[in-house]
Amino acid sequence: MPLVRYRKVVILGYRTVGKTSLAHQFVESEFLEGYDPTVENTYSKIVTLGKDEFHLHLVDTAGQDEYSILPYSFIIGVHGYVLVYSVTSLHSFQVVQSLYQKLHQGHGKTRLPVVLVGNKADLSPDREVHEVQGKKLAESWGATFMESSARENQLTQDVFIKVIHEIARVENFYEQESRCYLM
Ligand SMILES: Nc1nc2c(ncn2[C@@H]2O[C@H](COP(=O)(O)OP(=O)(O)OP(=O)(O)O)[C@@H](O)[C@H]2O)c(=O)[nH]1
Repeated sequence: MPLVRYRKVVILGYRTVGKTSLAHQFVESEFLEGYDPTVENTYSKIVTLGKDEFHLHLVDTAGQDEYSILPYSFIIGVHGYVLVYSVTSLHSFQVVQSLYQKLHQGHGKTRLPVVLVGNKADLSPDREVHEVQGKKLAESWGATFMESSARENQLTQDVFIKVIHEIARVENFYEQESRCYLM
């Protein structure tokens, strides 16, 4: 029987960027048209990748801004992060940078398993953030980047599959590093 690995992933970003919509598309396969501000919500889904099974526990958080103080529960026991901005909001792109800095500090400046997501790609004509800006930012963090649309179900599954891969990638990086020290 395959081992089911537990992965806790926190979804963070500014208000109304589509955090809930992405999580809801991933778990329930539907798009929520209305807007209901999130306080905090959790989702669970079993994801099978090849021979491996993962119990993905998603924490959908309230919208944060650059002044938010992140609670310990967003740091301790968390395996990975999905940081979301909206391609139609430069401000949300700035907020995501401030959130990353806080997470990085909180984790003792170690490498973080992060997927940076530019959501609302269906609203491309109203763009305030170009794709290349998202790519460059993710590169500077050593993270994965993608643009998505929760509305059009574009890459919503991939976002959460990618974060599982990112967690494994960062774990392998540290395993290899500790082997080097032992040699
Ligand atoms: N066009 C478009 N609208 C979207 C998309 N994703 C979310 N929305 C809309 O944007 C609004 C906010 O979506 P939410 O998913 O509630 O955003 P959130 O980031 O969870 O918001 P907070 O709870 O305030 O943090 C809603 O009206 C959604 O229908 C998208 O990909 N494209």
